[in-house]
Amino acid sequence: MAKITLSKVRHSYMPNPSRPEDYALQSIDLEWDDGGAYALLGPSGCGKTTLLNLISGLRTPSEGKILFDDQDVTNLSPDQRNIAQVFQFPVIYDTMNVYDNLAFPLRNRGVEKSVIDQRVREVAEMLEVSDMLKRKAAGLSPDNKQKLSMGRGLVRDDVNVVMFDEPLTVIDPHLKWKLRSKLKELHQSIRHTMIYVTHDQTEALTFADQVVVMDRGQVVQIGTPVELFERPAHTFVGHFIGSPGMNVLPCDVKEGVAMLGDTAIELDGPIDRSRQGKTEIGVRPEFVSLVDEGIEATVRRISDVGRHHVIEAMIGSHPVAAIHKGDIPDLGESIKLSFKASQTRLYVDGWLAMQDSPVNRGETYEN
Ligand SMILES: Nc1ncnc2c1ncn2[C@@H]1O[C@H](COP(=O)(O)OP(=O)(O)OP(=O)(O)O)[C@@H](O)[C@H]1O
Repeated sequence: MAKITLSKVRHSYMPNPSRPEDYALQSIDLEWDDGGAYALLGPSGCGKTTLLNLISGLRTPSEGKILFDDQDVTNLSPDQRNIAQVFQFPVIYDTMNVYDNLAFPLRNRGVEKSVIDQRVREVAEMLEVSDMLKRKAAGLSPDNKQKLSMGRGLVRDDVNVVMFDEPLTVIDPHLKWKLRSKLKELHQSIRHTMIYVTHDQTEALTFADQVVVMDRGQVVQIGTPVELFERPAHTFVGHFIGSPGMNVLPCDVKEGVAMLGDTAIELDGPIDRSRQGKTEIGVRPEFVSLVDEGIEATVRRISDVGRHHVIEAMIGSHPVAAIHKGDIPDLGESIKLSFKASQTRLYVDGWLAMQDSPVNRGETYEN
C-alpha cells in the first residue's frame, strides 16, 4: 500500500492544448494517505475516469507528477505500478470457476499454493461467495459476477491501491446498498488504500472517509461526508450533495451584514469582507423552518417524500426549499421562514466567504 501524491497534474486529450477548456483535468494537487478510503465524486464528464486512469497508468498526464510514497511513477506502466482495478462491468473468466478466478491474480505472480488457498478462502468469505467456489463464473448472477470481480481486485495484499470505477453500475438497486456496505466493511478489515469513482453521492458518502468533489476538470472540495454536507466550500458542492441541494439566494452585503431585501440574515460567523463579487446566501433545506415571525415567502410546490415534506416557496422571485415535518401549508399560502444561523453562510462568486473559510479554492474554477 502507498501514499499517493499528485503534483500539478494536468491532462488534455488534444495534441496542442492552449486554453483551460482544452484540458480534461486542470491543475490537480492531491495527497492521499496510505490505507485511506477515498471517493472521486462529480457529474458525468468532470474528469473522474481520466484522473483514475492517470493514477493507474493507463494514461500519462500531459503535465505534472504522480508519486506512490516517494517513488515517481508518472511514466510507469500499470503493471509496474502494482495496482488493482475494478471496472463498471465484471472482468472475470467465464469458463473458470469462482475459486480459479480469485486465485488467478495470485497464480500469475507465482504466489505459493498454500498462501493462494488461504487468501482465496478469506476473500470468498468476506464477499459471501464461499459456497460458490466450485461454480462456473458464467452461471453467476450479475451481482455475484461483480462481487467476484471485486474479489479479484482485493485478493492480492501487496497492491499499492485498489481502484473502483463505478463498480455498482450493473447491480440491481435493491442489492446496491448491500454491496456498498460490504465494500466499506472490506476496507475496514483489509485497510488497502482505496479510490472509488462515482457520480452517485450516496455511494461516495457511504464508502469514503474523504470525498474529492470534482467539476469540469477541477477539484472543488475535499472533505469528510459531514464537512461536505455541513460546510460546502462552493455552491456547486452545496447543489451537488444533498437532496434537495443547498438553497442559494442572491443577497446584498451592507457593512458586513447579509441582507435579503430589507431583512438582515444572521450567519454562522463574521464574513470575509476582503472578497468582492457576486454575493449569495447558502442554507440547506434541512435548516430552513416555517415560523411565526420571519422572512416572507409564498408556497409554490409541496412534495411528499415519505418521512417529511419538501416545501418549495418563493422569497420574492427566488425559490427556496425547506424540509418540513409538521402540518403542511396550502399552495399559494403566505408563510414565514427562518434560517438556522449556524448553518447559514455567505458565498462570494460561488466560494464560501466566511472569515474562517479554508483557502482550498481552485483559482480558475467558476460555476
Ligand atoms: N479518450 C478521450 N478522448 C478525448 N476526450 C476524452 C477522452 N476521454 C474523456 N474525454 C473527455 O474528457 C473529459 C473528462 O472525461 P471523463 O471520462 O474523465 O469524465 P468522467 O467524470 O469520468 O465522466 P463519466 O462519469 O461520464 O465517465 C470529458 O469532457 C470527456 O469528453
